[in-house]
Amino acid sequence: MTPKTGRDERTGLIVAGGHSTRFGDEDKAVAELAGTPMIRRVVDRIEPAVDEFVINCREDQVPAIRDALDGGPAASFAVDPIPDRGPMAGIMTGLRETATEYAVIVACDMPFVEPDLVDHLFERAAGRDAAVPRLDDQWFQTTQAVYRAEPMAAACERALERDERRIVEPLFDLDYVVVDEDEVREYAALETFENVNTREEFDDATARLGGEV
Ligand SMILES: Nc1nc2c(ncn2[C@@H]2O[C@H](COP(=O)(O)OP(=O)(O)OP(=O)(O)O)[C@@H](O)[C@H]2O)c(=O)[nH]1
Ligand SMILES: [Mg+2]
Repeated sequence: MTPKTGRDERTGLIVAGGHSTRFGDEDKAVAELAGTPMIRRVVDRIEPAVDEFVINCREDQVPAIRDALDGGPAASFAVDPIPDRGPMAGIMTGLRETATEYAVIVACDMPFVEPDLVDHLFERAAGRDAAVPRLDDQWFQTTQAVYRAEPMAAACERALERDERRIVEPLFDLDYVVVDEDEVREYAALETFENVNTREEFDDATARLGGEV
C-alpha cells in the first residue's frame, strides 16, 4: 500500500444510523459476530487502508458503539441532527465531519470488506470526485465507495432538497470513476460487498468466520 501523509490522508466513514428492522430487536451494528461487534469488525478490516475514522449514527447509538470500538483505532462520531433520513443523509452528516479530502464510505453491515479494494478505490478516486464499484448486472455499490468529501456532501444536500433518497443521485452530480467487476476481482472476493440484513445472513456470516451459530 502507498504511504499516506498530509492532504493524502484518508478517512474511513462507517454509516450505522439505520434501525436494523430486518434484523430484529438488536442494533446490527453492535451485534456480536463470531465474538466481535459487527461495526468493530468493519473498522478492524479497513484500518490498514485508512488514517482516521468517523462513525455516523443516531445519538442513542453512541454509547453502545463507543463500547464496541473500545481499544481499537480512535474514531470520532458524526451524529445525525435529524435521524432516520436515510443513509444518504447519514453520509452527508459524516462527510461534514471528515477532515481529509477523501473518505471511503462503508456500511456497518459489511463485515467482509476487503482493505486491498478500499486502498485501490482511493487510488482510483485520486483527482476525481468518487470511485464506485459496479458488478456485472448490478447497481452501484455506493456504500462501499470512495468520495471526495466536500463535493459529495454538497451533492447529498442538493439531492435531499429534491427529496431524492437514492445514493446514486448525488453520485450522478459528481465526476466519478466506475470500478467494474473484473477490476474489483483483482483486489477482492465479491463477498466484500455482502451486507448482513437478517438473522439468517448473520448466522451464515458467523459460521463462515468460524463462530458458533
Ligand atoms: N445515518 C443513517 N444511516 C442509515 C439510515 N438507514 C440506514 N442506514 C445505514 O445504511 C446502511 C444500509 O442500510 P440497511 O441495510 O437498510 O440498514 P437498516 O436500515 O439499519 O436495516 P433495515 O431496517 O433492515 O433496512 C446501514 O449501514 C445502515 O446503518 C438512516 O436513516 N440514517
Ligand atoms: Mg434500510
